[in-house]
Amino acid sequence: MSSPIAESPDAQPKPLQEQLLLEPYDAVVVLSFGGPEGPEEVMPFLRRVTGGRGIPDSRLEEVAEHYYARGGRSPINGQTRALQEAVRGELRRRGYSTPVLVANRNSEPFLADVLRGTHDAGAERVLVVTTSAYASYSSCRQYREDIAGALAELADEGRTLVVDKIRQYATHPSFARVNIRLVTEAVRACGQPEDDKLRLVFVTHSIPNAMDDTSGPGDGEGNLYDHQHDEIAHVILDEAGITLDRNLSGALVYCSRSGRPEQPWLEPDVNDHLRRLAEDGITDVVVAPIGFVSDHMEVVHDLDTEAAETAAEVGLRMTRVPTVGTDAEFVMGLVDLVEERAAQARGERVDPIAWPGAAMPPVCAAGCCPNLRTAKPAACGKD
Ligand SMILES: CC1=C(CCC(=O)O)c2cc3nc(cc4[nH]c(cc5[nH]c(cc1n2)c(C)c5CCC(=O)O)c(CCC(=O)O)c4C)C(CCC(=O)O)=C3C
Ligand SMILES: [Fe+2]
Repeated sequence: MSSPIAESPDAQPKPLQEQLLLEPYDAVVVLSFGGPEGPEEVMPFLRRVTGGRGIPDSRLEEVAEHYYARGGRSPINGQTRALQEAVRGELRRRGYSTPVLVANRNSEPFLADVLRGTHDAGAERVLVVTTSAYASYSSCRQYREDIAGALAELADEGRTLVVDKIRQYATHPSFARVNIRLVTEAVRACGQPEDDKLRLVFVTHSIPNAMDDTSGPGDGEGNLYDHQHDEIAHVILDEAGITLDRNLSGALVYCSRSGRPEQPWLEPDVNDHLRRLAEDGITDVVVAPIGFVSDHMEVVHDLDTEAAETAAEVGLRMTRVPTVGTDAEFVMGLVDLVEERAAQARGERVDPIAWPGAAMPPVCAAGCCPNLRTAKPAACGKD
């Protein structure tokens, strides 16, 4: 060895893996809803989703047909893997070599198996990024219950892991900014109808009214699910209007209601809303699925198929806005939140940025977005 640097052990460049840690996390897990990947997986998937929730069989059979019509395969798992790749790519660009894995609530790979695998590889502390942005039992606490359930299963095997999650990101500015850009581009491309002939239609997943009423920290006013969507819809209208120098109007509506007919869910349904707009003389709609992060079954069936049919039937021209998917700015926002959560876990001071609205806490308040049917343990919270 002739280089003096190489002769001093301390001066040896460290292998990449030692240099670039996302302390204290040993792995990042992208946790998604999951979906079937073949016809034989459809019914087991649907039973898992609705287990003990009183969803009528007729509704399950109807939803199964949406999947069978597409070869029994949901696009969601491919989209979750694409997000995994994108998050991994962005972490690598920032110099981290931390592994990025995928797990699902309702289809393989299940979270307990993924955590077992990463624990076998030496991981002790893991950070979860979920594929849902908003407050509510379905979009937040239920994932925290999944984490607690997986940790309990591993504890029975004598394994100890700590799992944290990033804060819900509906109020992280990157999420609103990307949606503003996508809607602005869609309005620009939709053929320039007069402002009073055009409506923006913001769509999210309906949930039971009782679930919305209790969404958010227990000391808040509830209805945080609806409220966060409403705020995003408003900033999109304002910002797209300013950029395009137009007077845009729109409304927040819902898709994919299920449950018993007598149980109230958030309304209006997107199809009813489109019919009403046509009656009011509207000619063009721009439909923005702001409630979803990728073009999964709810989007390709409930919007691109059903709502598109309704629009055609009543003579509305419909443009569907893409979901955030793996948009680079969205992914950078997620990785900003990964770095933010790691800094918090290290005890560093951080000022969480938020727009529109307030930052969601990385550790949920006790009783936040409660499970209204059964009390179940939930991780990443104060209860
Ligand atoms: C708030 C919310 C999100 C957004 C947040 C998040 O993304 O997590 C979401 C996402 C999704 N929902 C999905 C699918 C389904 N949701 C169902 C049923 C339900 N969803 C609910 C709420 C939500 N759901 C609720 C309150 C129910 C009633 C039963 C229950 O209380 O659990 C059912 C049962 C059949 C039916 O009745 O429709 C299915 C098949 C898929 C996968 C799509 C694919 O395969 O590509 C995704 C991403
Ligand atoms: Fe759902």
